[in-house]
Amino acid sequence: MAGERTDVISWDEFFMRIAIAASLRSKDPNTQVGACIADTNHRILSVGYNGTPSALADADFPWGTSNDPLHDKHSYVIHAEANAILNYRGSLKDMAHATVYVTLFPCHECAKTLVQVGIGEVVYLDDKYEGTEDNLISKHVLDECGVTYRPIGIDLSAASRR
Ligand SMILES: O=c1[nH]c(=O)n([C@H]2C[C@H](O)[C@@H](COP(=O)(O)O)O2)cc1CO
Ligand SMILES: [Zn+2]
Repeated sequence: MAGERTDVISWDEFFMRIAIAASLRSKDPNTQVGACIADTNHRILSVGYNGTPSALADADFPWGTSNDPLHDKHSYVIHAEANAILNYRGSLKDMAHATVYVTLFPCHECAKTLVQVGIGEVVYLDDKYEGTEDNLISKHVLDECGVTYRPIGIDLSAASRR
């Protein structure tokens, strides 16, 4: 009689893979970000990726950057973490002590929002803006507010196991 499979992926890997899948929906040509929020019972609460406000026509959106904020994507895009929170249809009380899995370390605006909604932990894949002013502020906010954060690595080649 066959025993149960033991080489299953961990919860961390499962939720991060969901975040990675969400990032694949992003139309940002430079940085695609995905976020997956899981509660303390390992239930997925919500998922999001960086994208345009839904009423803006994708085709008219300035996906480039510019010295003129009017023509810079950063002025308009909704971040993955914010979209994950905004996409949730339940009570925000459910987010208390939840973990957010993000493919990129949250910016300081997202860090504040995650704190305010009660997120307890940030798990991230990449921290490509490490050391920038925004990144340092973000970590300061998380540190001061008692939100822990840790990186994880994912062996994406494991996807070819089946
Ligand atoms: O926390 C974040 N969440 C998030 O969704 N983003 C998005 C906003 C932009 O669409 C993109 C960053 O673009 P860029 O790397 O070209 O500056 O990533 C960026 C951050 C942090 O930098
Ligand atoms: Zn952000």
